Amino acid sequence: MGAPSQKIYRSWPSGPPTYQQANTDGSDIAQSREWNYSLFDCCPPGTLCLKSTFLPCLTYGKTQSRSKDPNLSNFSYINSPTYFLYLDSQETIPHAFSRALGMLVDEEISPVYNSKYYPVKPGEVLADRYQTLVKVGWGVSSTVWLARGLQGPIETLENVVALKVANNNASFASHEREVEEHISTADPSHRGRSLIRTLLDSFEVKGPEGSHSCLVYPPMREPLSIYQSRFEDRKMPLPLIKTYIRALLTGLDYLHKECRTVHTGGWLDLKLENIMVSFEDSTVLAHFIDSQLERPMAFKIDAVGRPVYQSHNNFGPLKSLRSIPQLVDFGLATRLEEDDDWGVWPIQPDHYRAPEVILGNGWQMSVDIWNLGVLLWDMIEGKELFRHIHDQEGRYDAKLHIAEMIALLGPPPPEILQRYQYMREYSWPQHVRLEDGRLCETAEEYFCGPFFDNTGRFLYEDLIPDRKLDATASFLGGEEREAFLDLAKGMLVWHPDARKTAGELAGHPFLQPRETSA
Ligand SMILES: Nc1ncnc2c1ncn2[C@@H]1O[C@H](COP(=O)(O)OP(=O)(O)OP(=O)(O)O)[C@@H](O)[C@H]1O
Repeated sequence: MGAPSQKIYRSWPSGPPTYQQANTDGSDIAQSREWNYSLFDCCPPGTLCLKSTFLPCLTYGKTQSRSKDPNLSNFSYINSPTYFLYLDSQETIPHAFSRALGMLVDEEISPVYNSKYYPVKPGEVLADRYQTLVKVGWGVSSTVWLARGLQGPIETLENVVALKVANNNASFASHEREVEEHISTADPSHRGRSLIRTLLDSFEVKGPEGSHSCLVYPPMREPLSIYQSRFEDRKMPLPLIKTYIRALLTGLDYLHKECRTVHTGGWLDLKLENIMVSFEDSTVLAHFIDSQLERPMAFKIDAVGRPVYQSHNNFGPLKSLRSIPQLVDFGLATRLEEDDDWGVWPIQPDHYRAPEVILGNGWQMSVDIWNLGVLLWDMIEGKELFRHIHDQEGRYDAKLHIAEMIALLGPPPPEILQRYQYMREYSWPQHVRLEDGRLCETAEEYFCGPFFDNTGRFLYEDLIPDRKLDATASFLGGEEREAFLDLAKGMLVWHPDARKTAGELAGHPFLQPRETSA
C-alpha cells in the first residue's frame, strides 16, 4: 500500500465527533557492477575505515587540511601515511565478495531504491564533525553508520555515535528531527524518556543529488528482531521479555502523556525492528570496531555510480542480559496536541493495524496500545497473532482481518458500529494513493469496505475463523497464561477509549518481577 501523500493530521471539518455524538447521530537498478573495495580511488575502503578507527589522523587529515585550506585545493588523500597504510592493507582485503556480482545489497533491496541515498563512504568526514566508521543499517529512506565525533577526544568510545543519513527527498527527516527534539525536551525527568531514542545532534550534508539531513544518535547494539535470534528458538527468557514490555510501556506512557505523540503515523510502526537494544557492555562496541580491521565492508557501485556498502551489524554473542530496549524511528510519528485531535489517514503495517484505522473511525494514542498488544505474540512466541489476513495471492485483505478480530475478540460493540456508520460519510482532507495508483477519498474505498450493514451485521460471517484468543497463548501455562491474557485483553479492545493506557498497563501483575523464594 502506498503511504499517504502528505504527513498531516486534521480533525473533522465540523469538529470531531466523540463516540457519544456518533452514537446519537446514529532500477530497476542494474546490479551488474562488481563488488570492490576502493574508497577514495586510492585505497581499500574497509581498510581505510579500520585504519582510521585506530589512526584517526589518516582520514581526519582532510579535516585538518580543510582548516588550513578551506577550499582543499591542494588536498590529496594520498599522503605518506595513507600510502603506507594502503600498501600495508593489501593483505587484509578479503576476496569472498567477488561471488556477490549482480546481487542486491542492503538498501538496493528496497522497492523504492534510487540515487536519493547519500553516497556515504567509510572514513568520510561529514560536516567537519563526524567521521564515518562502518555502516550498521539501512531503511527505506536512510543508511545508518557508526561514526566518530571529531570534536572531543576522538579515540574514546564515548565519541562513537550512530549517524542516520537520510535520503535527499526525505521530508520525514525534518519531521523526525522535530518530533525527537520535542520528545527530548518534553519532560526530561520522566522515567520513560530514556526508553525512547533521543537525538544528540543533527546537520545537513550536500550530496550529488541535493541536501541530506543527518540525525545523530547514541549507538545501539541491534534491533529486537536480531537480538531475539541470539536465544534458542528465538525465545528470550520470559522474565527478560516482561522487563522489556514494561520498559516499552513506560516509554509509551511518556510518549503519549507528556509528548502527546503517537509512535504510529505511517506504515512503519511498533515492530521488532523499531525496538533497539542497548549495548550490555561497552567492550562489545570496542571489540566490534576492532574486528572491522579484519573484515572490511564490501561494496559495489550501482548503475548510477553510487557506492552501496554491505552493512555490518553483528555485534556478536551476548555478554550479559543487561541491555535495555528503546523505541526508535519517529519519522512518521504523529503529534496530537489536543484531546480532540484525531489521525484520520490509513496507517500501520497490515498485521498491527488497529480496527479503528480499517473502519475509518479516526485514531489517537491508543492505536499504539493495540499495536503493542499484537506485538506481544511476536515477542513471546516469535509468531504473529493474526494469521488469516492475506488472500490466496498474499494480498492484505481487511475483511479477513476484521473477521479474525471478531473470532478472537467477539463482535465490535454497538458504539463502534454506530461510529463506523457515521464516519462512512467522512472524506479525507487529502486523497490517499493506493499502490496501483488509484486515489481514495475514504477508508472504505481504501480498505475495500463496507464491512457491516446498517444493522451492524458483519457482511462476511463465513470468513470468521474458528480461533479464540484464549487458545492463542498455549506457549504459557497456568497462572502465567491467565495473567498474560488479562494483560493482552486490556490492549486488544475494539473500543479505543476502553483500552488501558500505557501507564496502567506497565503496572500489570504479569509484568512485575516475581519474588524468588530464598
Ligand atoms: N542508534 C543506532 N545504533 C545502531 N544501529 C542503528 C541505530 N539506529 C538505527 N540503526 C540501524 O539502522 C537500521 C535503520 O534505522 P531506522 O529504522 O532508524 O531507519 P529508517 O530509514 O527510518 O528505516 P525504515 O523507515 O525503513 O524503518 C535499523 O534497523 C538498525 O539496524
